[in-house]
Amino acid sequence: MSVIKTTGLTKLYGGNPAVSDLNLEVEDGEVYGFLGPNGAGKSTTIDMLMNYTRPSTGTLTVLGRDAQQDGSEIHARTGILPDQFGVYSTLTGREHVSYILDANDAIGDPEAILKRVGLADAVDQRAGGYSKGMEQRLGLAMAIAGEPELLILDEPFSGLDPYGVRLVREVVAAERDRGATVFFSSHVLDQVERVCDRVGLLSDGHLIAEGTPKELRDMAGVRTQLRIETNSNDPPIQVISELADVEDVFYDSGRVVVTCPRTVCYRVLETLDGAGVNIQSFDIEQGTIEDAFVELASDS
Ligand SMILES: Nc1ncnc2c1ncn2[C@@H]1O[C@H](COP(=O)(O)OP(=O)(O)OP(=O)(O)O)[C@@H](O)[C@H]1O
Repeated sequence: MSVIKTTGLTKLYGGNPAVSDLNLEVEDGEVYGFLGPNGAGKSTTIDMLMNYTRPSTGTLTVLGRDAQQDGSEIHARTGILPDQFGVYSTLTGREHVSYILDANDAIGDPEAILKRVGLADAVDQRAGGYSKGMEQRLGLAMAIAGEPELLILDEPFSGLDPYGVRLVREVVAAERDRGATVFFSSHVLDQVERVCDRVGLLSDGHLIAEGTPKELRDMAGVRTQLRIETNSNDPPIQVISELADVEDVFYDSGRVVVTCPRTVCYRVLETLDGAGVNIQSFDIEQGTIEDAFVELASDS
């Protein structure tokens, strides 16, 4: 079942399209990354999904319901981290989460939920004293409170340090594992590929490409290269080329260069080491979603 489905979705502001003819289908249980640079139309799309703004033309359903007519039911079944998330400065973290649980008639332990987002030490602190990153974590806690069927997260990585970024990825993965569907937007492209099942690339309001991170990298022709420095004169190139998923391998003046998915790099190194090759150093140059985006956006 499609949890989110848009057909010909278009939003004009003053005659200018913020979103153009968007056809999107997000399936039950998947993590979908909605990616694009500033001004691409991500927040406008999310605003239409949540019925904060109406489409100019096109249709959209969320959780099988009409986004405009069944807005309250959709809101009750969806956890939302909005783009402009603001805290109530006089309320504590616990009170924020309790409010969401009460509003949705849901059961949950605010303390446990806040702990999951790294706010265990700030449960009873007033949110007015939270840092920007803590506010963002609180927003995530409010989104996941009550185990909603769908999570819509607008820029969940914004304002977070690397530890916070990792934590968001872990929370998203855990939510998917419990069966939720996750739709999130981001312009920080390299953060998303580890957690998304599928991504859609939005540019100037148009969906320019869609697929798994690997499909997009392949579509754009970006590759990961593992470069190994060795003083062996005759490394077992043939053996490496026969490893599953290795696309290309060559040896040139003390350097073995292997084109393969990042997940295979360790196996390549292990195989060379097992064959007695002296590995002096190595580096991995990974083709990223960002490379794919730049490539695909320039083609569109
Ligand atoms: N209320 C509005 N009135 C007029 N134009 C708007 C309005 N909201 C958005 N826009 C325009 O629509 C386009 C898409 O904006 P949107 O905020 O959806 O992009 P975004 O991809 O979410 O960007 P960001 O990553 O910066 O949040 C932009 O050109 C923006 O200026």
